[in-house]
Amino acid sequence: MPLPADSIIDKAYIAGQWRDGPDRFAVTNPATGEVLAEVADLDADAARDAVAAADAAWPAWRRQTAKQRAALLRAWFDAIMANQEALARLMTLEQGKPLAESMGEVAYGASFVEFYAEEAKRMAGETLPSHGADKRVLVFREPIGVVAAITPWNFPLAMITRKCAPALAAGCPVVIKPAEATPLTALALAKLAEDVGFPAGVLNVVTASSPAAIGEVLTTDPRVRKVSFTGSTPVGKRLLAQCAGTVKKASMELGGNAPFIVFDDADLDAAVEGAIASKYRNSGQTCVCTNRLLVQDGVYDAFLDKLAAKVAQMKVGNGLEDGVMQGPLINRAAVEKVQAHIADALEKGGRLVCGGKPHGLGGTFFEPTVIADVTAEMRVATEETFGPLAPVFRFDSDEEAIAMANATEFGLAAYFYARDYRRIWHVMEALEYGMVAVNEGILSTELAPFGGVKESGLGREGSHHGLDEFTELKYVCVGGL
Ligand SMILES: NC(=O)C1=CN([C@@H]2O[C@H](COP(=O)(O)OP(=O)(O)OC[C@H]3O[C@@H](n4cnc5c(N)ncnc54)[C@H](O)[C@@H]3O)[C@@H](O)[C@H]2O)C=CC1
Ligand SMILES: O=C(O)[C@H](O)CS(=O)(=O)O
Repeated sequence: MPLPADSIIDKAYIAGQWRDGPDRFAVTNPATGEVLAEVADLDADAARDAVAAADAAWPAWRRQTAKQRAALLRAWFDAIMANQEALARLMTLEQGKPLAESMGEVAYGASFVEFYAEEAKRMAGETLPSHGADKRVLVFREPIGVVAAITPWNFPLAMITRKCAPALAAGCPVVIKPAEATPLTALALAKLAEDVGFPAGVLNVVTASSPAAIGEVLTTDPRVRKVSFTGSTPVGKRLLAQCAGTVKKASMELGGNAPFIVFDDADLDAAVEGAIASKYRNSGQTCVCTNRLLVQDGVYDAFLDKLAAKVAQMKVGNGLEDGVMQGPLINRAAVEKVQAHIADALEKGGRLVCGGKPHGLGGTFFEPTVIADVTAEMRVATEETFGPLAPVFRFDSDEEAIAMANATEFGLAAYFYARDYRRIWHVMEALEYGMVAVNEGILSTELAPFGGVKESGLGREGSHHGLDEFTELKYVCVGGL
């Protein structure tokens, strides 16, 4: 089932109906500033309608067998992959990332649908040894209920499927609130779900220009049993507080401050390749992007020279153009944050190695930047840049590197390059992060539990752990036997 020719759908999707709102809001192409569409701008009443539709659909959806839910998820996966190019083009138009990255994200996002189509059939309960000869202990794993998924603009498709696929597999209906900057991909996903036959109300998309009113409904309506959020830590804390009133189960995928440690026994060429992949993917706009590079004294200059040479070659431009490796940042605020971090670092003694200013293309294009001689007094040491800036710190001992890496309230992803196996085991165990990559720059896969510790979040997405986030255990004691 092909998407509409331009793949642009501008209405919200509630109870199996495409719905307009009292107003509309513009979705623009960050590379050109052109308006791509005017999308339905829904309010709190519409959000309550979506919750009601999901709640009404839940009994029948949970009664579907695991194989029936698995078959629909598999069909959704097939439809997504059959429309990979159309979805990728739409994603590049509304988010800006290079087309090759968008193609990769569609496949990555679809992999969660494929994986949980399989996991749906493995949602098992158990019997446990009983506490009496006349008793039996049964444990049922049951769907938690209506799920609200609030997702960010930087991965407009994968952050939706990474939440909705396990929720749907477990037997939960979902209400999705996509980012106002990137609703078009979410609506295209809903169209494909409708096309393959998901029942009305099982999957709903509420589009809105001002998220707070929608979020208030999704975090306080008692019919919503689970909130799954991906976005900034400040917003996550606000949503978590709002969930407290009805004791909702919550998953939080929040901000990061990833260290990328290069030890003196590292393969420097591999480390540079990994640093480029980890730092500049999506123009530095991912939560697992390297935020700080920590390089041991003995290899500092050699690594810096190799890194700068590669960064200087990166082509900046419209993501639809061949060979572009860096698209525009999402908005002016993102550009201003990168500029503020650069200015602060240079004022405090940092040394500009390459880039350092908005790109000559104008708009929100920015030069991929490397700054050397960075120190702990600079904002980049403690704040997430979320842009194409690589600040390079130096360190002397392994213990100093570990202390620097852990000196943050965040704990999402960490990376390091080394070859001595004793050093690898020691560092891997000492880093306080939910995810650690050793001699790798990209760690994301549907097969592993993705998530953070400390103020980077709660819960995990991906792997069999991701299904648990959308289930509850019911203990049944059968007596009098
Ligand atoms: N840990 C992870 O997997 C990820 C974390 N992030 C973090 O998010 C930030 C950048 O992404 P943004 O989209 O700008 O984050 P954001 O937190 O501003 O927005 C994320 C989503 O929350 C919604 N939102 C904002 N305020 C809300 C409210 N009061 N009630 C309900 N919904 C609300 C937005 O509309 C959007 O859909 C960075 O800090 C980044 O590290 C982004 C993506 C993934
Ligand atoms: O939102 C993000 O930054 C993603 O979680 C990163 S990844 O999963 O695509 O690596």
